[in-house]
Amino acid sequence: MHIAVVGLSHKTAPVEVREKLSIPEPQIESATGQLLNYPHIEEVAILSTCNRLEIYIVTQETEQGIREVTQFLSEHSKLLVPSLRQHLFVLLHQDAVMHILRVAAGLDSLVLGEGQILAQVKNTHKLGQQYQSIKTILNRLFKQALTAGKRVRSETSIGTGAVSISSAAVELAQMKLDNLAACQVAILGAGKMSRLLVQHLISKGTDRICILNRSLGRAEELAKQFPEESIRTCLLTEMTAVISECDLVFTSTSATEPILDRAKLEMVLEPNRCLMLIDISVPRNVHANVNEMTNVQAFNVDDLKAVVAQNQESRRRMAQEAEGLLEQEAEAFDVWWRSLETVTTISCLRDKIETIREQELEKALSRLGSEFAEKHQEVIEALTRGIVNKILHDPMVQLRAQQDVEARRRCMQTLQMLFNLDVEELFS
Ligand SMILES: NC(=O)c1ccc[n+]([C@@H]2O[C@H](COP(=O)([O-])OP(=O)(O)OC[C@H]3O[C@@H](n4cnc5c(N)ncnc54)[C@H](OP(=O)(O)O)[C@@H]3O)[C@@H](O)[C@H]2O)c1
Repeated sequence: MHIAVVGLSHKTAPVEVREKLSIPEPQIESATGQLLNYPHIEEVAILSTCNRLEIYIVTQETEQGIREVTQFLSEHSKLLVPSLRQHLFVLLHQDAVMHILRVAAGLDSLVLGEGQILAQVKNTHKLGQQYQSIKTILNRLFKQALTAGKRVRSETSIGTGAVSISSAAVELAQMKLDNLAACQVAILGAGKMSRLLVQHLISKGTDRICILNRSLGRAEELAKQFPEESIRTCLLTEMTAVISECDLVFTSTSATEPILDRAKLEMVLEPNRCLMLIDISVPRNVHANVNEMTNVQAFNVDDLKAVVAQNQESRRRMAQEAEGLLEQEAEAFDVWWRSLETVTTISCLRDKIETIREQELEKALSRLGSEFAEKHQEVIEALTRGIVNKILHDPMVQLRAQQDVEARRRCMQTLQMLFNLDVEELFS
């Protein structure tokens, strides 16, 4: 068995491509079902966030498994394999293991060390279990990744500073505008990222905020979390009227199509009114045609790289602290993985000995005849089981405890040869 990951991220693909590949949560069940229908995919987990889409698989045949995932991605995104391939990365076994540990730790994030990714990895694990696409190997891998992510945040300084895409978006606004605190701001969406936007805007002194959402209740709930501020709330349908009075608009909804475009803005914007749009959604909420408007400055998640580059050096130093810890977690996974190698040999040996025991017992009992009491039969049965278990105990323990990979392989080969075992290899 092999682990592989095929994916793309903010490092390999622009937002225009990432949004085509994004798999919203309601589609995860059917996507995992489709992937498991391919002949070489044994286990699968899909991690889909604004910055990445990664498909982790367990496969007997790496090359075929990767080809099947690529095929799936091409069908899902309607991009032809050659144009898709230039954005994809493929990592195998140890590299795939180290990658998910780094992702969970926030070390592969656009905003290094951001906290949301750990919850997203946890959700991938939960959905994989719920849809039974994650079995023994990916279950263990994702547990190890979650442990790594938690340890990095509690044992190193990488998690300090409450950084997120939302905080970077607010930093960008501050960099680009003369006086952020005085701006009239609208936030489209009232979910997790919008809450962080409100929090960071308030910390910058902004007090003219309006939250707009598809359902008013959620916008009101969010506003209530900041009782010191007088935050307005509106329905998304009132968007154009609200925007006409704004200097800055953040968009962070899970809509899969743009909700704001040139035509809508032209209807409400006065000719000389300047507007800044910062869209942190993937798929994007703001249509690219707004860039054709001279009085509108529009940014998306990829534009946050400029802000992030500023504090990247200090965070990179912090990340080095975390790498050592991730090595330990990768090592722990490797020890577990190696121990799996012995499973097939051990169960094959047990099966063979158990068959011999049952056959010999049956012969002996039939010779003893029917007058031999049931109670005596039970004693003999227990005696044979006891002897088999005691004989097998030491070799099993020794085999599992052997840390040296080559020495363990030699032991398994010797066992297979001496007992003439027909082992179907789990690993190759
Ligand atoms: N979570 C992250 O770490 C993260 C990081 C960077 C960027 N993002 C991106 O930011 C966006 C929001 O993420 P989130 O984590 O804040 O999501 P969330 O907590 O699930 O909230 C989703 C928001 O989107 C609204 N919404 C959903 N479907 C909609 C539709 N068809 N039209 C209009 N509004 C709709 C919801 O409105 P209702 O309340 O009415 O359902 C809710 O306000 C996503 O595009 C995501 O990719 C997320």
